[in-house]
Amino acid sequence: MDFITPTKLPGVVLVNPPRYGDARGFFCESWNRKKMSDHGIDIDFVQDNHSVSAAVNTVRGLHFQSPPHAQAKLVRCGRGALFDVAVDVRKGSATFGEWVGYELTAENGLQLLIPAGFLHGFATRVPDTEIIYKCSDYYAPECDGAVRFDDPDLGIDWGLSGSAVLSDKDEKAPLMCDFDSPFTFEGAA
Ligand SMILES: Cc1cn([C@H]2C[C@H](O)[C@@H](COP(=O)(O)OP(=O)(O)O[C@H]3O[C@@H](C)C(=O)[C@@H](O)[C@H]3O)O2)c(=O)[nH]c1=O
Repeated sequence: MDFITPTKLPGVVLVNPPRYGDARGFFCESWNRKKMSDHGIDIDFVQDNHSVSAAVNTVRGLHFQSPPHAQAKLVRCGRGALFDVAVDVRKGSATFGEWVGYELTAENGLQLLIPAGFLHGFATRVPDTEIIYKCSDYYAPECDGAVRFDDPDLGIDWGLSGSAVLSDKDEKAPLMCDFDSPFTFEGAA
């Protein structure tokens, strides 16, 4: 797979950083700003997040931060395996409401780049899964928002093997039909 692979959602790309294996294991540059910039992706990441989900079928999402604290995210799996999802919610976008999802595992080392203007969420495939992601703006709880992960209008196939394990916040998240997206196609970073 190439270093950068576009998806059907413009701006959402899969990143496949090379791994150099030897007798000890492997080495990988999980983030190299210049290399990304050479591929036309120039993002000033300012915060790294790391969470662990104990149970399989834990779903975190679908989340966003509104402008002026919208976040692009570069997501990878540190341990275990997860299914990572991006949904275009930029009003006026030709792909508004469409989603992509990819299996990111500790083993495959793949990363998903999700620009501002997209919802983000993931489901864990195995217990004790770690996610690590870079964010282009700081946490701003007043701008924090969510949409139901199982919204029928989105129709995301999460591939769950049982009931989703959710936070209280995600249980109460609104449906797309009640969600007034703060993002526009032109305004999205
Ligand atoms: C996201 C975040 C949360 N927190 C705190 C708030 C709360 O007490 C605790 C847990 O927060 P949450 O329940 O929002 O965590 P979580 O459900 O893991 O939220 C995350 O989900 C994924 C899908 C994303 O894309 C992230 O941007 C973020 O929304 O951590 C921070 O201090 N900084 C942060 O950047």
